Amino acid sequence: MEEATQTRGAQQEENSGMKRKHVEDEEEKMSPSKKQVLDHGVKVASHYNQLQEVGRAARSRSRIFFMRNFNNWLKSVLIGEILEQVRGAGSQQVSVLDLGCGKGGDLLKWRRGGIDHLVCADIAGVSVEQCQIRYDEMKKKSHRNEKIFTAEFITADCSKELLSEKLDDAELMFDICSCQFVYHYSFESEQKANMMLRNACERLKPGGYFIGTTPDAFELVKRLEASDSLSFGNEVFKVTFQSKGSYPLFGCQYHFNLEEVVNVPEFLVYFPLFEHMAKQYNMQLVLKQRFADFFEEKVKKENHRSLMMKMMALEPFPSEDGLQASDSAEEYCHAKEHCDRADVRTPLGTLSRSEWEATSIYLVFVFQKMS
Ligand SMILES: C[S@@+](CC[C@H](N)C(=O)[O-])C[C@H]1O[C@@H](n2cnc3c(N)ncnc32)[C@H](O)[C@@H]1O
Repeated sequence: MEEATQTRGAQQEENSGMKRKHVEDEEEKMSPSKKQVLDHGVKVASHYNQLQEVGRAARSRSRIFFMRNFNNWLKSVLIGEILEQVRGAGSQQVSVLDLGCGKGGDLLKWRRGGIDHLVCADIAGVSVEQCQIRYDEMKKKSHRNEKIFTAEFITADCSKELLSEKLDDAELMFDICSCQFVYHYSFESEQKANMMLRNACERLKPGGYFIGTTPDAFELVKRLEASDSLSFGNEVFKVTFQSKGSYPLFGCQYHFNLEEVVNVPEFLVYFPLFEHMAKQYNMQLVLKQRFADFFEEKVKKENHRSLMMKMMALEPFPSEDGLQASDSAEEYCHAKEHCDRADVRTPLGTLSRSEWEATSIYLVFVFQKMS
């Protein structure tokens, strides 16, 4: 059985290699004009397809280790709270669409949330395959009394293709669509942003939620305007625009580089426009909150705090100076004369200034479908 899974895994890896080659060959064959038309979707897909899956040990040595954990904590809190709402409204069988699922970084969150069915969709075929392998392994390793959700996996450019046509069950409706760190890729054009939004919302049940995380365009532009060049950032991330002063509603491209993880073109999402567009799908904005404010609010709750400790979402203060976890970040900085850590002022721990500068460009959004 194990051997069969391994063989399947190896075959999938081989297939992934073939697919990657295929994408590269396709790109190679194109004339320059066609290449331009064949847009960023190809770039984005091949970038994420080529990202290596690294083990826990390598991740823990990364300069953005705590930031990644912090982002995961934030997604866990968001997903957990929305699932509570869905259950509170009486939903028995919970179905979720993970739009831009990547390699399945949120699978465990859905397992913890006890959902019934998950549809994972992403433009990057290799990521979708890895996501499926992760899911199969999770299922295989689970306790036989635990009922793990069923799942289906779709490789598709969700800003161009209609997902509902690819579902196993043509009638399936979702309680939640979760779109984590993805929606901004679609703001390349109105058509794409609309298709992504349609995929997110059209199969939501009345009362269902569209949740996500995306960079805050106001914050990006503020930092760009404050910079004396076309870019800003630090040793862990860099954002580079092509010009400044004027920002088109669609196709306002910048290049985003986040150490080891992202190195692709992205697009500004002008939030009032996003909110306006969502109305055509009967979606009402329930929450739009910068990461910093979301964190400040959620960390007040004991269960979120203990999850934060478990997920190592902040770097603990060292105890050798007699400092306890309950001491403030300022005290820590004062004692260590190491003041690049004063930004996240929490008794639980801290993030480096560089990581905080990177994570604080994002916001959380929640829309709800009106009946
Ligand atoms: C930063 S990753 C986030 C992955 C995952 N949601 C998470 O939070 O870990 C962005 C993902 O969006 C996917 N993506 C970008 N454009 C897409 C599109 N047009 N259709 C589907 N997926 C897309 C990428 O392939 C990548 O997996």
